[in-house]
Amino acid sequence: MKIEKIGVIGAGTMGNGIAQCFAVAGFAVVMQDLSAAALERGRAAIETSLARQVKKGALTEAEAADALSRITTATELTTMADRDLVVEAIVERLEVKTQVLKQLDAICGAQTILASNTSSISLTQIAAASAHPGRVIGMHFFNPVAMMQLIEIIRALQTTDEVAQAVTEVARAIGKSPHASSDSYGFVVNRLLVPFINEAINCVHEGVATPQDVDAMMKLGANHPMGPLALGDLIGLDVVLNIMETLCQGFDDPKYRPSPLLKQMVHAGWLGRKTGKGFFDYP
Ligand SMILES: CC(=O)CC(=O)SCCNC(=O)CCNC(=O)[C@H](O)C(C)(C)COP(=O)(O)OP(=O)(O)OC[C@H]1O[C@@H](n2cnc3c(N)ncnc32)[C@H](O)[C@@H]1OP(=O)(O)O
Ligand SMILES: NC(=O)c1ccc[n+]([C@@H]2O[C@H](COP(=O)([O-])OP(=O)(O)OC[C@H]3O[C@@H](n4cnc5c(N)ncnc54)[C@H](O)[C@@H]3O)[C@@H](O)[C@H]2O)c1
Repeated sequence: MKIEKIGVIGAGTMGNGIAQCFAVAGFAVVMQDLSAAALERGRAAIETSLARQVKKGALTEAEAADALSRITTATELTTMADRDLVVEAIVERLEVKTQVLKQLDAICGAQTILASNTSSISLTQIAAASAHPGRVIGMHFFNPVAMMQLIEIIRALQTTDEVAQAVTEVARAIGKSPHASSDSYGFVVNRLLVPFINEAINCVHEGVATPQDVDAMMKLGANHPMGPLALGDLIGLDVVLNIMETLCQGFDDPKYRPSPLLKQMVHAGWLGRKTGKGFFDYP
């Protein structure tokens, strides 16, 4: 399967990083979101990240400028009609993802691969909403996309071998390391990592230690690059909550119950870096 033209749905925390990653690797990318403001924020985040890569010597100024010129933005979903691969990175809710998938079914040719960057939702359930479920697959990037090597490749029961092979090859073509996970809620990394973050939030909720101390102890005591609460803020506490809810309902197991403090912070709109406030402040 020829993959040259890329579409990315959602220009948020992950969507803009995914668009940047494909553009740096030489692909033409259309990044779509619901509003011009969201697209402007996405483009600004890409410019900041590219500048950090130039400063670090990972890219030249010219390579960064070329990458930026390969990204076009749009609010119309119809811009996905001629894409070979569309990666969806919108809100972690099944009903919203399947609604967009149905729209893409009508817009894109039957050859277009529809990949979801879902953190936890069953790909078989997502694919079931498509008229062509064989072309649906999970392509799970990690945050920040520019720095994280892994892409979890998750086949739905319906995904064809051809599609799985094409997506694995394109993951390598953009300099990432693809690893397969079966279609189990949260796949591998999030099934392990996100309950850890949730338990760190329970520690704060129960007064075991302050957010600063919890993070300092995990960095000093376990050599983690950043503490679980700062990581929750980076991911977005709404996404952390969505993942815990998927694990709890999916496995029907109370051990995945979201922390009451996590729910409160999401209700308060304290989602972390993307809202300037989470467990820490981001001026
Ligand atoms: C939720 C899901 O579904 C799945 C997920 O993504 S789970 C989350 C997975 N991600 C993680 O676990 C991240 C863990 N944290 C880390 O690996 C590191 O803390 C980090 C890479 C995020 C940052 O690195 P750091 O050394 O801690 O600090 P930091 O100083 O910010 O970055 C060091 C260098 O990396 C580079 N860098 C970091 N973030 C970058 C970005 N977004 N773009 C480009 N370069 C970046 C920069 O060169 C930076 O140097 P400058 O600050 O001088 O620009
Ligand atoms: N945040 C992370 O660390 C992370 C890591 C890996 C995977 N994911 C997954 O990626 C997806 C996106 O997460 P995020 O953190 O980037 O979220 P985000 O809230 O930062 O961004 C979501 C973007 O999607 C846009 N959007 C919402 N509905 C849309 C629609 N119908 N059409 C087009 N755009 C729409 C929003 O305007 C927003 O800009 C989720 O499924 C999440 O679970 C997140």
